[in-house]
Amino acid sequence: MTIPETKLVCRNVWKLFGADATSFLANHDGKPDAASIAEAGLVGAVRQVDLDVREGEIFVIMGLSGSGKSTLVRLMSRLIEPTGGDILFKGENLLAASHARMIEIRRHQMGMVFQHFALLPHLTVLDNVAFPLDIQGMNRAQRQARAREMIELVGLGGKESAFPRQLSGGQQQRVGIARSLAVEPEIWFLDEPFSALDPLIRREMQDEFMRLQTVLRKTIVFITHDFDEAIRLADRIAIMKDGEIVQAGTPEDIVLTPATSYVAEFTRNVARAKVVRTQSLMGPPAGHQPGEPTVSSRINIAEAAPLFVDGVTHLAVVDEQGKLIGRLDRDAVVDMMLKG
Ligand SMILES: Nc1ncnc2c1ncn2[C@@H]1O[C@H](COP(=O)(O)OP(=O)(O)OP(=O)(O)O)[C@@H](O)[C@H]1O
Repeated sequence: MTIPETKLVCRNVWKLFGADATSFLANHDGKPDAASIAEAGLVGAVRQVDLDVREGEIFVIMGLSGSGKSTLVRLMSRLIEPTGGDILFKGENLLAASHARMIEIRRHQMGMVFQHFALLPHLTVLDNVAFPLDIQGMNRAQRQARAREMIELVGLGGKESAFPRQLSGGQQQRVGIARSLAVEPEIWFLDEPFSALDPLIRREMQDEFMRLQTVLRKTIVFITHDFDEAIRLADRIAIMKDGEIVQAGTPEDIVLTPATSYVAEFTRNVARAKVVRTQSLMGPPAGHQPGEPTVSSRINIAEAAPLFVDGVTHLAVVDEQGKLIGRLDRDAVVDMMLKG
Protein backbone atom coordinates (compact mmCIF):
# COMPACT_ATOMS: atom_id res chain seq x y z
CA MET A 1 0.00 0.00 0.00
CA THR A 2 1.37 3.45 -0.86
CA ILE A 3 1.42 5.97 1.96
CA PRO A 4 -0.51 9.10 0.95
CA GLU A 5 1.37 12.38 0.87
CA THR A 6 0.56 14.85 3.64
CA LYS A 7 -1.01 17.91 2.08
CA LEU A 8 -1.51 20.22 5.02
CA VAL A 9 -0.02 20.18 8.48
CA CYS A 10 -0.91 22.19 11.61
CA ARG A 11 1.71 22.06 14.34
CA ASN A 12 0.91 23.39 17.79
CA VAL A 13 -1.43 26.00 16.33
CA TRP A 14 -3.04 28.56 18.63
CA LYS A 15 -5.50 31.36 18.06
CA LEU A 16 -6.26 33.53 21.06
CA PHE A 17 -8.55 36.50 20.50
CA GLY A 18 -8.01 39.60 22.63
CA ALA A 19 -5.40 42.23 23.46
CA ASP A 20 -1.70 41.27 23.59
CA ALA A 21 -2.44 37.63 22.86
CA THR A 22 0.99 37.00 21.30
CA SER A 23 2.94 38.19 24.33
CA PHE A 24 0.50 36.38 26.62
CA LEU A 25 1.25 33.12 24.78
CA ALA A 26 5.01 33.72 24.98
CA ASN A 27 4.78 34.54 28.69
CA HIS A 28 3.12 31.19 29.33
CA ASP A 29 5.79 29.08 27.62
CA GLY A 30 3.53 28.78 24.58
CA LYS A 31 1.01 26.59 26.40
CA PRO A 32 -1.31 28.47 28.73
CA ASP A 33 -4.12 26.48 30.32
CA ALA A 34 -7.79 27.32 29.77
CA ALA A 35 -8.15 28.99 33.18
CA SER A 36 -5.24 31.42 32.58
CA ILE A 37 -6.62 32.30 29.14
CA ALA A 38 -10.04 33.13 30.60
CA GLU A 39 -8.47 35.03 33.51
CA ALA A 40 -6.56 37.22 31.06
CA GLY A 41 -9.85 38.06 29.31
CA LEU A 42 -8.83 36.22 26.14
CA VAL A 43 -10.79 33.74 24.03
CA GLY A 44 -8.96 30.47 23.31
CA ALA A 45 -10.62 29.83 19.95
CA VAL A 46 -7.97 27.31 18.81
CA ARG A 47 -5.61 25.71 21.32
CA GLN A 48 -2.60 23.56 20.67
CA VAL A 49 -3.90 21.95 17.50
CA ASP A 50 -1.80 19.32 15.74
CA LEU A 51 -3.18 17.64 12.67
CA ASP A 52 -2.23 16.48 9.21
CA VAL A 53 -4.52 16.27 6.21
CA ARG A 54 -3.49 13.59 3.72
CA GLU A 55 -3.72 13.56 -0.05
CA GLY A 56 -7.13 12.42 -1.28
CA GLU A 57 -8.88 12.11 2.09
CA ILE A 58 -11.97 13.71 3.54
CA PHE A 59 -10.82 15.13 6.86
CA VAL A 60 -13.83 16.22 8.88
CA ILE A 61 -13.58 18.73 11.72
CA MET A 62 -16.61 18.20 13.93
CA GLY A 63 -17.62 20.20 16.97
CA LEU A 64 -20.52 22.09 18.49
CA SER A 65 -21.09 25.79 17.96
CA GLY A 66 -18.21 27.86 19.31
CA SER A 67 -15.75 24.96 19.51
CA GLY A 68 -13.35 26.68 17.09
CA LYS A 69 -13.99 24.92 13.76
CA SER A 70 -14.36 28.01 11.58
CA THR A 71 -11.38 29.68 13.21
CA LEU A 72 -9.26 26.60 12.57
CA VAL A 73 -10.24 26.35 8.91
CA ARG A 74 -9.52 30.05 8.42
CA LEU A 75 -6.11 29.55 9.97
CA MET A 76 -5.42 26.73 7.51
CA SER A 77 -5.80 29.11 4.57
CA ARG A 78 -4.28 31.93 6.61
CA LEU A 79 -7.36 34.08 6.23
CA ILE A 80 -6.55 34.90 9.85
CA GLU A 81 -3.14 34.88 11.53
CA PRO A 82 -2.40 32.32 14.21
CA THR A 83 -1.17 33.51 17.59
CA GLY A 84 1.33 30.65 17.56
CA GLY A 85 2.35 27.49 15.71
CA ASP A 86 3.13 26.44 12.15
CA ILE A 87 0.99 25.72 9.12
CA LEU A 88 2.56 23.87 6.21
CA PHE A 89 0.85 23.43 2.85
CA LYS A 90 2.60 20.95 0.55
CA GLY A 91 5.68 21.49 2.69
CA GLU A 92 5.59 25.28 2.35
CA ASN A 93 5.44 27.31 5.55
CA LEU A 94 2.38 29.48 4.95
CA LEU A 95 3.33 31.87 7.75
CA ALA A 96 6.49 32.80 5.87
CA ALA A 97 4.58 33.44 2.62
CA SER A 98 4.18 37.02 1.41
CA HIS A 99 0.73 38.56 1.01
CA ALA A 100 0.98 38.17 -2.78
CA ARG A 101 2.05 34.55 -2.48
CA MET A 102 -0.89 33.80 -0.16
CA ILE A 103 -3.32 35.32 -2.67
CA GLU A 104 -1.78 33.18 -5.39
CA ILE A 105 -2.04 30.01 -3.29
CA ARG A 106 -5.66 30.71 -2.36
CA ARG A 107 -6.60 31.57 -5.93
CA HIS A 108 -4.96 28.62 -7.65
CA GLN A 109 -4.65 25.85 -5.09
CA MET A 110 -7.39 26.28 -2.52
CA GLY A 111 -11.15 25.97 -2.98
CA MET A 112 -13.67 27.17 -0.41
CA VAL A 113 -17.38 26.61 0.07
CA PHE A 114 -19.29 28.20 2.93
CA GLN A 115 -22.75 27.70 4.34
CA HIS A 116 -24.10 30.99 3.04
CA PHE A 117 -22.42 30.85 -0.25
CA ALA A 118 -22.73 34.20 -1.94
CA LEU A 119 -23.43 33.68 -5.61
CA LEU A 120 -23.36 36.82 -7.69
CA PRO A 121 -27.07 37.53 -8.25
CA HIS A 122 -26.69 39.42 -11.52
CA LEU A 123 -24.60 36.66 -13.15
CA THR A 124 -25.92 33.46 -14.74
CA VAL A 125 -24.95 30.04 -13.42
CA LEU A 126 -22.35 29.78 -16.19
CA ASP A 127 -20.79 33.14 -15.36
CA ASN A 128 -20.86 32.48 -11.62
CA VAL A 129 -18.92 29.24 -12.10
CA ALA A 130 -16.51 30.87 -14.58
CA PHE A 131 -15.94 33.85 -12.30
CA PRO A 132 -12.85 32.61 -10.39
CA LEU A 133 -11.27 31.61 -13.70
CA ASP A 134 -11.77 35.15 -14.96
CA ILE A 135 -9.91 36.35 -11.86
CA GLN A 136 -7.16 33.87 -12.65
CA GLY A 137 -6.84 35.49 -16.08
CA MET A 138 -8.06 32.55 -18.16
CA ASN A 139 -9.50 33.49 -21.58
CA ARG A 140 -13.25 33.50 -22.14
CA ALA A 141 -13.55 30.41 -24.34
CA GLN A 142 -11.45 28.31 -21.98
CA ARG A 143 -13.22 29.41 -18.83
CA GLN A 144 -16.65 28.85 -20.31
CA ALA A 145 -15.66 25.36 -21.42
CA ARG A 146 -14.31 24.54 -17.94
CA ALA A 147 -17.39 26.05 -16.29
CA ARG A 148 -19.72 23.93 -18.46
CA GLU A 149 -17.79 20.85 -17.49
CA MET A 150 -18.13 21.65 -13.76
CA ILE A 151 -21.85 22.44 -14.10
CA GLU A 152 -22.35 19.06 -15.76
CA LEU A 153 -20.31 17.38 -13.02
CA VAL A 154 -22.54 18.70 -10.23
CA GLY A 155 -25.69 17.69 -12.10
CA LEU A 156 -26.86 21.12 -13.24
CA GLY A 157 -26.49 20.64 -16.98
CA GLY A 158 -29.21 22.69 -18.72
CA LYS A 159 -29.20 25.41 -16.03
CA GLU A 160 -26.26 27.36 -17.45
CA SER A 161 -28.35 30.44 -18.31
CA ALA A 162 -30.42 30.52 -15.12
CA PHE A 163 -29.88 33.21 -12.50
CA PRO A 164 -29.32 32.26 -8.83
CA ARG A 165 -32.80 33.49 -7.78
CA GLN A 166 -34.35 30.94 -10.16
CA LEU A 167 -32.68 28.02 -8.36
CA SER A 168 -33.54 26.10 -5.17
CA GLY A 169 -31.22 26.24 -2.15
CA GLY A 170 -29.71 22.87 -3.02
CA GLN A 171 -29.14 23.90 -6.62
CA GLN A 172 -27.51 27.14 -5.52
CA GLN A 173 -25.18 25.17 -3.30
CA ARG A 174 -24.29 22.98 -6.28
CA VAL A 175 -23.36 26.12 -8.20
CA GLY A 176 -21.15 27.10 -5.27
CA ILE A 177 -19.53 23.70 -5.36
CA ALA A 178 -19.01 23.88 -9.13
CA ARG A 179 -17.53 27.36 -8.76
CA SER A 180 -15.03 26.31 -6.13
CA LEU A 181 -14.08 23.20 -8.13
CA ALA A 182 -13.54 25.17 -11.34
CA VAL A 183 -10.07 26.24 -10.22
CA GLU A 184 -9.14 22.57 -9.63
CA PRO A 185 -8.02 23.18 -6.06
CA GLU A 186 -5.32 21.06 -4.45
CA ILE A 187 -7.18 21.35 -1.17
CA TRP A 188 -10.87 21.98 -0.75
CA PHE A 189 -12.28 23.62 2.38
CA LEU A 190 -15.99 23.15 3.01
CA ASP A 191 -17.35 25.01 6.04
CA GLU A 192 -20.82 23.64 6.91
CA PRO A 193 -21.75 23.57 3.21
CA PHE A 194 -25.08 21.76 3.70
CA SER A 195 -26.19 23.12 7.07
CA ALA A 196 -28.70 25.59 5.67
CA LEU A 197 -30.50 22.90 3.64
CA ASP A 198 -33.49 20.92 4.84
CA PRO A 199 -32.77 17.32 5.91
CA LEU A 200 -33.85 15.51 2.73
CA ILE A 201 -31.96 17.81 0.39
CA ARG A 202 -29.05 17.71 2.79
CA ARG A 203 -28.83 13.94 2.56
CA GLU A 204 -29.09 14.12 -1.20
CA MET A 205 -26.24 16.61 -1.26
CA GLN A 206 -24.13 14.34 0.97
CA ASP A 207 -24.69 11.45 -1.45
CA GLU A 208 -23.86 13.69 -4.37
CA PHE A 209 -20.75 14.89 -2.58
CA MET A 210 -19.58 11.29 -1.99
CA ARG A 211 -20.22 10.50 -5.64
CA LEU A 212 -18.15 13.52 -6.67
CA GLN A 213 -15.36 12.48 -4.35
CA THR A 214 -15.11 8.98 -5.85
CA VAL A 215 -14.54 10.69 -9.19
CA LEU A 216 -12.35 13.59 -8.06
CA ARG A 217 -10.34 12.20 -5.11
CA LYS A 218 -9.80 15.70 -3.72
CA THR A 219 -8.04 16.48 -0.48
CA ILE A 220 -10.89 17.85 1.60
CA VAL A 221 -11.30 19.59 4.94
CA PHE A 222 -14.99 19.45 5.80
CA ILE A 223 -16.47 21.30 8.77
CA THR A 224 -19.69 20.23 10.43
CA HIS A 225 -21.45 20.36 13.79
CA ASP A 226 -23.42 17.23 12.86
CA PHE A 227 -21.85 13.99 14.09
CA ASP A 228 -23.92 11.81 11.74
CA GLU A 229 -22.76 13.85 8.78
CA ALA A 230 -19.17 13.49 10.01
CA ILE A 231 -19.49 9.71 10.30
CA ARG A 232 -21.06 9.42 6.85
CA LEU A 233 -18.50 11.47 4.99
CA ALA A 234 -15.20 11.21 6.82
CA ASP A 235 -12.10 9.18 6.18
CA ARG A 236 -10.88 10.73 9.43
CA ILE A 237 -12.56 12.97 11.97
CA ALA A 238 -11.13 15.46 14.43
CA ILE A 239 -13.53 16.30 17.25
CA MET A 240 -13.14 19.78 18.72
CA LYS A 241 -14.20 21.10 22.09
CA ASP A 242 -13.33 24.53 23.49
CA GLY A 243 -10.67 25.09 20.82
CA GLU A 244 -8.90 21.76 21.32
CA ILE A 245 -8.99 18.53 19.35
CA VAL A 246 -10.21 15.97 21.87
CA GLN A 247 -9.91 13.00 19.52
CA ALA A 248 -8.85 12.37 15.93
CA GLY A 249 -9.26 9.09 14.10
CA THR A 250 -11.35 7.11 11.64
CA PRO A 251 -15.10 7.03 12.24
CA GLU A 252 -14.61 3.45 13.34
CA ASP A 253 -11.90 4.38 15.91
CA ILE A 254 -14.10 7.08 17.33
CA VAL A 255 -17.23 4.96 17.57
CA LEU A 256 -15.46 1.90 18.98
CA THR A 257 -13.04 3.64 21.34
CA PRO A 258 -14.22 7.14 22.21
CA ALA A 259 -11.37 8.91 24.02
CA THR A 260 -13.53 10.84 26.49
CA SER A 261 -17.05 10.76 27.88
CA TYR A 262 -17.69 13.88 25.77
CA VAL A 263 -16.94 11.94 22.58
CA ALA A 264 -18.85 8.89 23.82
CA GLU A 265 -21.96 11.03 24.14
CA PHE A 266 -21.91 11.69 20.37
CA THR A 267 -21.36 8.04 19.49
CA ARG A 268 -24.13 6.70 21.74
CA ASN A 269 -26.85 6.57 19.09
CA VAL A 270 -24.70 5.68 16.12
CA ALA A 271 -25.63 2.42 14.37
CA ARG A 272 -22.34 0.58 14.84
CA ALA A 273 -23.04 -1.84 12.00
CA LYS A 274 -22.89 1.10 9.58
CA VAL A 275 -19.48 2.19 10.80
CA VAL A 276 -17.62 -0.95 11.84
CA ARG A 277 -15.82 -2.79 9.03
CA THR A 278 -15.73 -6.54 8.57
CA GLN A 279 -12.01 -6.55 9.39
CA SER A 280 -12.71 -5.28 12.91
CA LEU A 281 -15.28 -7.94 13.74
CA MET A 282 -13.78 -10.97 11.98
CA GLY A 283 -12.01 -13.87 13.66
CA PRO A 284 -8.88 -15.68 12.41
CA PRO A 285 -9.06 -17.38 8.97
CA ALA A 286 -8.64 -20.88 10.48
CA GLY A 287 -11.59 -23.14 9.69
CA HIS A 288 -12.30 -21.51 6.32
CA GLN A 289 -14.42 -23.76 4.09
CA PRO A 290 -14.30 -23.69 0.31
CA GLY A 291 -17.41 -22.09 -1.12
CA GLU A 292 -17.92 -19.58 1.70
CA PRO A 293 -19.08 -16.23 0.29
CA THR A 294 -16.29 -13.65 0.19
CA VAL A 295 -16.43 -10.03 1.41
CA SER A 296 -13.97 -7.17 1.34
CA SER A 297 -12.32 -6.26 4.64
CA ARG A 298 -13.27 -2.62 4.01
CA ILE A 299 -17.06 -2.85 3.77
CA ASN A 300 -19.16 -2.34 6.87
CA ILE A 301 -21.18 -4.91 8.77
CA ALA A 302 -24.53 -3.59 7.56
CA GLU A 303 -23.36 -4.11 3.96
CA ALA A 304 -22.06 -7.62 4.69
CA ALA A 305 -25.14 -8.80 6.62
CA PRO A 306 -27.37 -9.61 3.60
CA LEU A 307 -24.85 -12.27 2.50
CA PHE A 308 -25.87 -14.48 5.43
CA VAL A 309 -28.67 -16.17 3.50
CA ASP A 310 -29.50 -19.83 2.84
CA GLY A 311 -27.83 -21.13 5.99
CA VAL A 312 -24.52 -19.30 5.45
CA THR A 313 -22.81 -19.08 8.85
CA HIS A 314 -19.42 -17.62 7.90
CA LEU A 315 -18.06 -15.18 5.33
CA ALA A 316 -14.47 -15.22 4.12
CA VAL A 317 -12.93 -11.78 4.57
CA VAL A 318 -10.33 -10.76 1.99
CA ASP A 319 -7.97 -7.78 1.76
CA GLU A 320 -7.52 -5.47 -1.22
CA GLN A 321 -5.31 -8.05 -2.95
CA GLY A 322 -7.98 -10.72 -2.49
CA LYS A 323 -5.97 -12.56 0.17
CA LEU A 324 -7.96 -14.36 2.89
CA ILE A 325 -7.37 -12.56 6.19
CA GLY A 326 -10.23 -13.73 8.40
CA ARG A 327 -13.71 -15.16 8.84
CA LEU A 328 -16.81 -13.34 9.86
CA ASP A 329 -19.20 -15.25 12.08
CA ARG A 330 -22.96 -14.78 11.63
CA ASP A 331 -23.56 -14.69 15.38
CA ALA A 332 -21.14 -11.79 15.86
CA VAL A 333 -22.91 -9.89 13.05
CA VAL A 334 -26.39 -10.57 14.44
CA ASP A 335 -25.18 -9.49 17.86
CA MET A 336 -23.88 -6.17 16.54
CA MET A 337 -27.00 -5.54 14.44
CA LEU A 338 -29.26 -6.20 17.42
CA LYS A 339 -27.25 -3.92 19.69
CA GLY A 340 -27.83 -1.14 17.14
N1 LIG B 1 -13.01 37.75 15.81
C1 LIG B 1 -13.26 37.20 16.99
N2 LIG B 1 -13.05 37.86 18.13
C2 LIG B 1 -13.27 37.31 19.34
N3 LIG B 1 -13.72 36.05 19.52
C3 LIG B 1 -13.95 35.32 18.42
C4 LIG B 1 -13.75 35.85 17.10
N4 LIG B 1 -14.07 34.87 16.20
C5 LIG B 1 -14.45 33.81 16.92
N5 LIG B 1 -14.38 34.06 18.26
C6 LIG B 1 -14.69 33.13 19.34
O1 LIG B 1 -13.89 31.98 19.18
C7 LIG B 1 -14.60 30.81 19.53
C8 LIG B 1 -14.62 29.84 18.36
O2 LIG B 1 -15.42 30.38 17.33
P1 LIG B 1 -15.63 29.66 15.93
O3 LIG B 1 -16.50 30.55 15.11
O4 LIG B 1 -14.35 29.25 15.38
O5 LIG B 1 -16.46 28.38 16.37
P2 LIG B 1 -17.27 27.36 15.49
O6 LIG B 1 -17.02 26.03 16.06
O7 LIG B 1 -16.97 27.57 14.06
O8 LIG B 1 -18.77 27.78 15.78
P3 LIG B 1 -20.05 27.82 14.79
O9 LIG B 1 -20.37 26.40 14.47
O10 LIG B 1 -21.10 28.48 15.65
O11 LIG B 1 -19.65 28.64 13.62
C9 LIG B 1 -15.98 31.27 19.98
O12 LIG B 1 -15.97 31.40 21.38
C10 LIG B 1 -16.12 32.63 19.32
O13 LIG B 1 -16.98 33.44 20.05
